[in-house]
Amino acid sequence: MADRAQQPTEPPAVQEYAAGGHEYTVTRFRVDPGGPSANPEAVEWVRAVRQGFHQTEPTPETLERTLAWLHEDRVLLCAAHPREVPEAALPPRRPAATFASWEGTLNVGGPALLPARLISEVTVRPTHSRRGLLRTLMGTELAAARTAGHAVALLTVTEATIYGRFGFGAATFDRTVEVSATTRLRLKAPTSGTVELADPEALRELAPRLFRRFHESSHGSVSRVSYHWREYTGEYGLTAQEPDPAVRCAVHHDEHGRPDGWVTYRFEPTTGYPLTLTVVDLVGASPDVSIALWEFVTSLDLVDRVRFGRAPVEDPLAWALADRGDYRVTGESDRIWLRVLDPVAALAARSYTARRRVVLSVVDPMGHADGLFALDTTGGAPVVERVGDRPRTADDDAGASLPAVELPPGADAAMRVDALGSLYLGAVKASTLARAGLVVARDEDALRALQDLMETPTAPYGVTQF
Ligand SMILES: CC(=O)SCCNC(=O)CCNC(=O)[C@H](O)C(C)(C)COP(=O)(O)OP(=O)(O)OC[C@H]1O[C@@H](n2cnc3c(N)ncnc32)[C@H](O)[C@@H]1OP(=O)(O)O
Repeated sequence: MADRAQQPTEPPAVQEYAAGGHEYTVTRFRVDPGGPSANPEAVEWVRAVRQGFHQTEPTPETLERTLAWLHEDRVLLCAAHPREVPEAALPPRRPAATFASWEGTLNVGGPALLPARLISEVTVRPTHSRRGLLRTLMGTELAAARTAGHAVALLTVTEATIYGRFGFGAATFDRTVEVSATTRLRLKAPTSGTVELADPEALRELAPRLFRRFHESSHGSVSRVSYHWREYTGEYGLTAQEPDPAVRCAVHHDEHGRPDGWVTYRFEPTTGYPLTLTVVDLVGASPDVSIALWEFVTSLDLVDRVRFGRAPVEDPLAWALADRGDYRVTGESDRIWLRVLDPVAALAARSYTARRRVVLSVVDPMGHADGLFALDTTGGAPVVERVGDRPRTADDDAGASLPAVELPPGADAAMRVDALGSLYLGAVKASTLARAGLVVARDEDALRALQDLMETPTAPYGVTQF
């Protein structure tokens, strides 16, 4: 599976911004080689991010390692510096707002991985919040991503209430599960291949290559960055600022001895029962491999239960078990939030099993995805075109950041761009969004056509947290 060619993003390096009587200089930069001494601006940026997430000041090792991944993955950093600060305040070189973005890929269930702009490390210092700093940084960044040709932007959220107004909708979900390990996992069919304990350093080398196989075959998967391998193998945790020597690693090999998946895990310290093992990371090139890895972790002695916080919503493991009662779902959360920037490119990139034609009215207060779009799969391959502007509404004229959705003449269905983001990978049915008031359809037939089109063979699943 090939990545589509992509133009580099070139946003302005310096911008001035004024809000509520306060002035800021917004800078955009990348991290150079050479660590903290070569990157004083990035050091201040990292300190601001950690403060924004209520983490402790970075140690020299954390700074070194954070800058290393930001450099390696060519992360674009944004920082808003206050022009003037009162006496005893943090100095102007310390950003009052931070933002990071980089180029990744998303498996949209189409013939090629779709380039995507990934966004993270969004913080605004509490004493500078609600002045529009996030809106400024997000607006500039999304515009730059659209100009660079990205069809979608992705992020993970701390609070579900923030990002809808910027056009993001929850697009993938995963579950926290607990599997009983008091007896060896009883499966309806035997697994194949073997599992061997692995050297963490060797796994760090191997995992990116194996992950590629998972990424290319799992619709909903998002590319990872270099720090994931270090964190998930226990080498170093950036949040904890220390290695995790409790992490153990194992690799699955197919019947020809070729590696095709891995699990990393830690025994939770305990003074009593039940004895719990937590899976840190579990990735198989196919669902069979994942099930074999589950069989391995649940077969370990001195373990009563195994927990994992990023299991699929539609988990084949639950169905492969002889006793479904051994599998318990203890939580579900949204993972990836998706923002469609270019509906034509995004809708043309995925696959469709139904043969239908619908005209969608997309409401996007930021403009990027606004308009009427025809999606036609009646000839097989999807044909998508922008067929016109959407008539303006009272909410458009009022500049509402979450405008009401109205169905214009000629459209089969209408929605805001955040709802399109939730529909895009097939995580939710169009009828569910219609019942929630987020999709307005011309009639039942139009809603059914949209639902049939957007439905996917499996629920989207990724195992990347960023
Ligand atoms: C992708 C990630 O990195 S997720 C992590 C997000 N960061 C955090 O949670 C760290 C702690 N919080 C913060 O740093 C800040 O409060 C932020 C980043 C959430 C908001 O930054 P601000 O500069 O205050 O936001 P800004 O003033 O630009 O507000 C933009 C809009 O978002 C809304 N908004 C801002 N924060 C919140 C919130 N916590 N909940 C709901 N809405 C919010 C504002 O009301 C405003 O809405 P409007 O434009 O429709 O009127």
